[in-house]
Amino acid sequence: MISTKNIRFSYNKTQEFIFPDLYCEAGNTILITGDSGKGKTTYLHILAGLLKPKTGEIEIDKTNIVLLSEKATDTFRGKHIGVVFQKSHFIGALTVLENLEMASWLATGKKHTKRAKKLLEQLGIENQAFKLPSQLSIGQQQRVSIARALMNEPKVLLADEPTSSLDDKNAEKVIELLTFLSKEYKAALLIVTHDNRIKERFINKITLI
Ligand SMILES: Nc1ncnc2c1ncn2[C@@H]1O[C@H](COP(=O)(O)OP(=O)(O)OP(=O)(O)O)[C@@H](O)[C@H]1O
Repeated sequence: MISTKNIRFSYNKTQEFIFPDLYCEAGNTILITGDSGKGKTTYLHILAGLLKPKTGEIEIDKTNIVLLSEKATDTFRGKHIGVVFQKSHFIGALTVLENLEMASWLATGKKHTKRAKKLLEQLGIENQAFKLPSQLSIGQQQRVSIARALMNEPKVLLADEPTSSLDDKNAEKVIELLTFLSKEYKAALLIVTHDNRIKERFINKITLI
């Protein structure tokens, strides 16, 4: 579960963002839409604890992450928040499987190889496990990003434009996988998008204006 109240943020003195409050239960999905430059990615980074808002609360399973120190926020994110970024950032010298194990090892000190293999299987890319990320197609890399975001069974899964570089078939598949897996792993799913192909599929939407 994630809920926010009264979030305000600014990069500088000339522009202030006032973000709408949101509430998303485990297993549910909310789309965050809005025209380019309205602050969608900024909002997602605030929800991930990567940017600190000027005011407001972000409650994730009874913790207001705004009040945490930088170090405590990093630890909290590692354990409870999964992020699928617009561009995948993998460790290039490690295989797909090792990248997943690393995500878990950094957060918990354990590799959780079984979980990594299960996720790759659920995402239909188990045969890519021993390749380097750079040897995968963009669509396959996007799936590895989803697997990595779910490795620590997060309470919240945040996805920034997860379909923007995908063709119709892959976009459809990625959205199906995100919603299916967020339900299975009982994560609240927030998707930032301006992709019209997926806007119609969801009832719960927040539009930044
Ligand atoms: N690091 C930064 N420093 C200063 N301004 C920034 C920074 N990052 C983003 N901005 C500005 O904040 C505004 C919102 O950017 P953001 O990327 O959150 O929008 P967006 O809605 O995600 O846009 P898009 O749909 O084009 O990705 C933009 O005007 C952008 O120039």
